[in-house]
Amino acid sequence: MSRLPAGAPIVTAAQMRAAEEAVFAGGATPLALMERAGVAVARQVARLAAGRPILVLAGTGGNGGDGYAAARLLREAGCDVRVASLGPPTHPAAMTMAARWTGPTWPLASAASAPVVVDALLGIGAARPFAAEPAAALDRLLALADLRIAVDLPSGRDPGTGEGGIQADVTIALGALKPAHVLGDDRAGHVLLADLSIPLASDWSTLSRPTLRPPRREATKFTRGKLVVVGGAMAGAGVLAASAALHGGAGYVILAEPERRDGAPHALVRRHVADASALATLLADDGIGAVLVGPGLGRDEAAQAQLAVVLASPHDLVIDGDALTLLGREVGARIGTDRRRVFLTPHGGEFSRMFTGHGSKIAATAGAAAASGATVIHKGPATVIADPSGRVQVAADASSWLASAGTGDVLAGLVAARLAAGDEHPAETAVWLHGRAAARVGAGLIADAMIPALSPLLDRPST
Ligand SMILES: NC(=O)C1=CN([C@@H]2O[C@H](COP(=O)(O)OP(=O)(O)OC[C@H]3O[C@@H](n4cnc5c(N)ncnc54)[C@H](OP(=O)(O)O)[C@@H]3O)[C@@H](O)[C@H]2O)[C@H](O)CC1
Ligand SMILES: [K+]
Repeated sequence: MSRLPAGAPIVTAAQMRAAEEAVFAGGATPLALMERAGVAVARQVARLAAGRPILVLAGTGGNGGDGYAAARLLREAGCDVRVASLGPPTHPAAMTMAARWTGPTWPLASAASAPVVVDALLGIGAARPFAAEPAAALDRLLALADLRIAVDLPSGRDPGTGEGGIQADVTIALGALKPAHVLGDDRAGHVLLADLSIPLASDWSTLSRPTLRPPRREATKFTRGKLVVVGGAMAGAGVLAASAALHGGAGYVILAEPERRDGAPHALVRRHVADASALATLLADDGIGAVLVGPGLGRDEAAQAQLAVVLASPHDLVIDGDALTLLGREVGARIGTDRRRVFLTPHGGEFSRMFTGHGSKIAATAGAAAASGATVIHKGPATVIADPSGRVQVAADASSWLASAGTGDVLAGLVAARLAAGDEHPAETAVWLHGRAAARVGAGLIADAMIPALSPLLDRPST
């Protein structure tokens, strides 16, 4: 997945169509908007083709219209362009664009391929799978291409969920990103966003770059964020989370553990908490800014008792790992968001143990946040952050090397650190830091290596 623009709106196909209607109501014609799309596509294709012959596959709707417009503009610019047509256009503006295209045109089934293939068959209007004949022709034409550029969406990809579609190397998203550009597998390839000057409003966007400030001059280690990490049977998970919290900006991190343990980092304050009542005593402290429970907690009776104590405390919470599984479908009823902020950090499996999600990962996560009253950080190749107000941010360009043990503990520690430190958007900042740290570590990362990569990011937030 490519590096997507930060804070870019993500809209559904229905929102995109509504935004286009508003542009038409303001006086622009569908043909003028299609020409804008054609200009944007032609510009990118010319740059990427770098002189190689181009075959534009044109469908019958608006997506095909964009293809005919781009083909004409590329030909006018001196490129070697042919069109392979799925059939006569049915979309009015596409009919005009097809009539304006005067270059060579073949039926899809008999067209020869080219080094650069531009897929303008289907965009947000994909209604059903391709019939056998066009599907076979498409496979043949794409297999012979060196570069496959999809217009708006890889044809056949569900705009809402990112399922299916042809394999593209580059996708030019028109006007706005749709869920299919940030969700699903890698079939969209490198995503470029073409601005068509269509005003858009959406509660959903790509992850924004956070605002990071150094501690205030008068800060103390306690006011900078006092955090309790409730450790459990798996000692390493708690240490990773607590270390990430320290390097992620918390001033004072206590690791509460069921056994006496020591070791690095020495800045960590270790407390032996033999049982749930000892944990209750530790948590009876107004100065605590946040509590993290879950990493390495285990799922036995002792873990249940620890979790119950954490939930009974008045503190803001980050709930991760085993604690999410222990909560299961009871999550909304048990976390008590009327008196504090709660952040849940499930991966896909943990999410489905808590919530019966509907629709795309974005819609399902937004629904889970609304239902539980918590901010839900639904991890994966695309990490979806949804808060109970309906606001959603998606981080879709993190390193695939993050699929590695312990990276979730690091993220949970970061969310908790930012929450304890009073960050207005702890989830967004944490996910951003996590992604950037992974990028700095690079190939073959292990979770431990992310920890020292965090602190420099606090100093230079723009890197
Ligand atoms: N977003 C913007 O600002 C702009 C987008 N533009 C482009 O327009 C498309 C959307 O156009 P639309 O006509 O609504 O939809 P599509 O072109 O994606 O697809 C609809 C046509 O495709 C036919 N269809 C659907 N499924 C199949 C299939 N499996 N096999 C063959 N044909 C299929 C459908 O035919 P029907 O028989 O179902 O009626 C339609 O003819 C958007 O994605 C952008 O690329 C505008 O150019 C302006 C700006
Ligand atoms: K397409």
